[in-house]
Amino acid sequence: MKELQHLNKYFLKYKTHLLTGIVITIIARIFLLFTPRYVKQIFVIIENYLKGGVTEAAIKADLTEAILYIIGAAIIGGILTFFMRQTIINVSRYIEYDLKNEIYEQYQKLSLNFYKKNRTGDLMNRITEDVGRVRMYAGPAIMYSINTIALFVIVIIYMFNASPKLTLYTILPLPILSVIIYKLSKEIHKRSTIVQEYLSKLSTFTQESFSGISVIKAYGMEPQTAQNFNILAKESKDKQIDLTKVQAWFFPMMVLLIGVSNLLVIYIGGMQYIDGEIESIGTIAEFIIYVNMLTWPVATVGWVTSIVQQAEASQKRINEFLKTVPEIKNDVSSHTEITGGITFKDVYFTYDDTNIQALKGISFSIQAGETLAILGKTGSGKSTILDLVGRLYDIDKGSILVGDTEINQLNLNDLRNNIGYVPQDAFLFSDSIKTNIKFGNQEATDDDVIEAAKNAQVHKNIMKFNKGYDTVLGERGITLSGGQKQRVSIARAIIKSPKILLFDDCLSAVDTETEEKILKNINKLSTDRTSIIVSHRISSAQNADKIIVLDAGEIVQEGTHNNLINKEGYYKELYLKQLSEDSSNSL
Ligand SMILES: Nc1ncnc2c1ncn2[C@@H]1O[C@H](COP(=O)(O)OP(=O)(O)OP(=O)(O)O)[C@@H](O)[C@H]1O
Repeated sequence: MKELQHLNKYFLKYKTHLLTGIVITIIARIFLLFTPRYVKQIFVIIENYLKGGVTEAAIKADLTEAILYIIGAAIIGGILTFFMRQTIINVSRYIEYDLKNEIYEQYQKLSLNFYKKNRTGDLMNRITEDVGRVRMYAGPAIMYSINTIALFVIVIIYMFNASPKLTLYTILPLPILSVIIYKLSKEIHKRSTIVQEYLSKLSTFTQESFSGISVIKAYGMEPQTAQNFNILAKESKDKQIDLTKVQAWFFPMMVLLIGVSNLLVIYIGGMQYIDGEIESIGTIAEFIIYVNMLTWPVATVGWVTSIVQQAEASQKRINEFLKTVPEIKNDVSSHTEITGGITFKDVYFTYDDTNIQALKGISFSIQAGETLAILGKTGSGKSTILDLVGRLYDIDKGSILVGDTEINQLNLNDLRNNIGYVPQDAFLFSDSIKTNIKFGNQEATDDDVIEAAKNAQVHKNIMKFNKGYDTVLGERGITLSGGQKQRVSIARAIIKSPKILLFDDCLSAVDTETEEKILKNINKLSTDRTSIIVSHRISSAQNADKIIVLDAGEIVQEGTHNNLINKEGYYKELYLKQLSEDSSNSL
C-alpha cells in the first residue's frame, strides 16, 4: 500500500464526496436489510393465521403492510445504491482525471533523454492502462470494501440475534468462497495481462504495417506481412481462450458455494425448528436471504484484494515516472529578455545514452540579426548545435551565451518561446494545414497564416487543394509531398516571429530556386532575427554572414562564402561538386 499513498492527496481533495458516499452506502445497506425481516414477518403472520384466531381481513391488512414495507425499503435502498455509485465511483473518475493530468504534465517537463530511454508504448500504457487499474482501487475497491464491511457487520448482528448457532453454520463456507475468488482473480489477472500484451503487440504490428504500407507494397511483402499477422493473431486468440477458461469458473464456484450455504441453512435451520430452537419457519427464509446477500460481498473480498495488488503495482510504475527529476530545469522564474546574439565558447557535449562525443571544443559567435550556416558530413554534430541552442540538453564543458547571458541563466520558457525551430524530419499533426501553421502562434489570424505560407513559398501549393488551408493532413502529413511538408513546417516557424530561427537541413527537398526565395523572404522579415541554417547545400549557405564547417564534432573551416571557396577544404570541394552538378543539370 506504500505506493498507493500517492493517492491520499486526492482522497483528501474529494473528502466530502467520499464521506457522503460512505454514509449513503451504510444507510442503503440498512434499508436493503428490511426485506429479510419483513419476509420473516410474513411467515409469522401466516403461521398465526393457520393457528386460528385471526380474521381474514386482519391478515390481509398485515400482509399488505409488510409487502408495502418491503417495496418501500427496496425502492429507497435502490435509490441510495444509485447515489452510492454516483458519489464513490465519480470520485474515482475525478482522481483518474487528475492523475492523468499530473502524469501528462510531468511527461511534458521531462527532457529528451527520458524519451530516448523509454518507449512510447510504455509511456502510453502508464497514462492509460496503469491509471485505469489505479482507478479500480480508488473507486470500485473502496466502494465494495465499505459495502462489504457495512453489510457484514449489520447482517451478522441481525443473524446472531435471530439464531447464533444457525449463523455460525451458514457463514462457514464464506471464507472458503473468498479464498477461491482471490485465487481465481489472481489467475485471471495473470492471464489478462498476457492477453493485454498480445493486444498491444497486435496493434503495434498493425499500426507499423499501415504506416509502412508503401514500403511493404514496393517490396511485394504483403503475403509475408499477412502471414506474420496471422501468427500473432492466432497466439492472441489462444491466450484469450486461456483467459476465458479461468473466467468460466468464476460464477459456477459462486453458485456452488451459495448452494452449499443455502443447504446448510435449510438443514440446520430445519433441525432447529423441529427441536423448537427457533420459533418460526420464517427465520429460515430470513437466513436464506441473508446468505444470498452476503455471498457477493464476501466474494468481492477476494476480488478487491487482487484489485488492490494490481493497483499497487501500477501506481509503482506511475510513481517511477512522477519521481523522475527533469534533467533540464528552469531555474529562472522571472522573465528574461532574449536577444538574438549567440556565442559558443569551447563547448563539449556527449550523449550519455550512446556515449558519443558529438561536440569537441566548439567556439563561434554571431551577432543578433546575423545568419550562421553550418555545413559538414553526416554525423558531424550539426543538429546537436541546434539542440543545444534550444537547451534540449545541457553541455558538459564550456559555455553558451544567448545575448550576454549564460543559457542556463535564462528563463527556459522565454528562450524556447523566442526560437522558431524547423527540424530535419518535419512533423505535422493530423489536422488542417491552418492549424498546423498556427501551432507556431495560436493567436495568429488567417491573414498571418497566409502571409507565413507565402514567405515559406507554399501558399500556391495550398491553394491548389480543394479545401485550401482547411485541408486535413493524414498521419504525419501523408497527403503532402516532402518539400511541401518542409515548407509548411517553415511557415509554422516564421509565424512565431521568433528572435532565433533554427533550420535543420529543412530545405533539402526544395529546389534551389524556391530555396533562394524562402531564404530571401526570411532575411526581409526582420533585421534583428538571428538564423542558424544547417545544410548540405552551398546554395543555403552562400549568403550567410558566417559559415562553419564541422567534422567529427570540431570546426574545421570558418569564414564567409567568398573566403571559403578560395581555400582548399571541404567547402570548396562541395562548391565545385555542386557547381558541376548544376551545370550538368542545366544542359
Ligand atoms: N539523440 C541522440 N542520442 C545519441 N546520440 C546521438 C543523438 N543524436 C545524435 N547522436 C550522435 O551524435 C553525433 C552527431 O549527430 P548530429 O545529429 O548532430 O549530426 P549531424 O551533423 O546533424 O548529422 P546529419 O547531417 O546526418 O543530420 C552522431 O554520431 C550521432 O550518432
